[in-house]
Amino acid sequence: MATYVIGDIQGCFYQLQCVLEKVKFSPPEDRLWIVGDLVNRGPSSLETLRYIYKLGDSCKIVLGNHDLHLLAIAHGVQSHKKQDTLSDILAAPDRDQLLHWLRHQRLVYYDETNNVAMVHAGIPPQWSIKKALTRAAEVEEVLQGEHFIDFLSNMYGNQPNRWDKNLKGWPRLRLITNYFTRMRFCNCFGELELSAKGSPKEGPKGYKPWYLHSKRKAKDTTILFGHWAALEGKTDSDSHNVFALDTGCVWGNHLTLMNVESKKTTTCQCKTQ
Ligand SMILES: Nc1ncnc2c1ncn2[C@@H]1O[C@H](COP(=O)(O)OP(=O)(O)OP(=O)(O)OP(=O)(O)OC[C@H]2O[C@@H](n3cnc4c(N)ncnc43)[C@H](O)[C@@H]2O)[C@@H](O)[C@H]1O
Repeated sequence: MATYVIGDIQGCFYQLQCVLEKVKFSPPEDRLWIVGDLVNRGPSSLETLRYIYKLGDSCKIVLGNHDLHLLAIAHGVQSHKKQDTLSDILAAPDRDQLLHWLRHQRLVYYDETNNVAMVHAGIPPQWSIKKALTRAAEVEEVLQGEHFIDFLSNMYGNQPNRWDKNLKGWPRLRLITNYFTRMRFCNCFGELELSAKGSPKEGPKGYKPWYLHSKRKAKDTTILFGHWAALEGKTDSDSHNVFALDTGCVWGNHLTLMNVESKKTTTCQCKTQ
């Protein structure tokens, strides 16, 4: 039995199948973890979502910003953007089943046996894994509850950008969501800078990639994350327990899968079909 983790698929179903064939992925013996952004921008979001849904207990996923965006569009609180490729899901006969399942997924997954956490964007430097799981659960509870459409309509925006434990209501849930699904750069207090999307070298003054802050580095949990295509899968540091898995498949680069136990990576270099 092997456990594999895969970077942002974003509807690149052909490459997903290619990389799984390369490692002879065989559920239910093998497990697949996915760092979020299952859908959008790529050509085959519906096939991707259906395939992952059918994997059932063989698969663990965390939600990414594009997955939340799909939920927001599907429930009428956001409009389709020019680059979105979500129409096939929205028109599918099984859309309600797929979207219900998606809405019940986590923001952070933690495998206690191996001390490995998976999150789409990152975990802010000031939070332990225990605290991150508690905060993620606050959002998950609302997303899975009867007021989830109110949550989706209040989720968008870049403020507040700094944690304060006294934050309440939608601003609190918005910031937690932004940490786990959109963060790239922050300062040592966990203050977010959400506009920069390039490489760490091009980062805004006073901010660093979230995983390079000393408070984060001092923690020993392995963290698997996606979201940041410009990293090209490299964290360029001594942060040996942090693995960047988004290698920009949807931007014409490749899809990366990693064996969680051996850390061996396998890629699909095929171009988007
Ligand atoms: N709370 C909330 N508030 C606001 N919005 C929310 C939200 N929750 C969900 N959303 C939604 O989030 C979605 C994304 O927003 P955007 O922020 O518009 O999307 P994006 O730039 O494409 O970011 P993405 O997440 O795809 O990141 P990536 O690193 O792949 O790509 C980033 C950039 O890197 C570039 N890039 C890719 N590979 C690169 C490389 N090797 N080198 C340099 N740059 C590269 C790409 O060209 C691209 O421009 C929107 O649909 C929005 O609605």
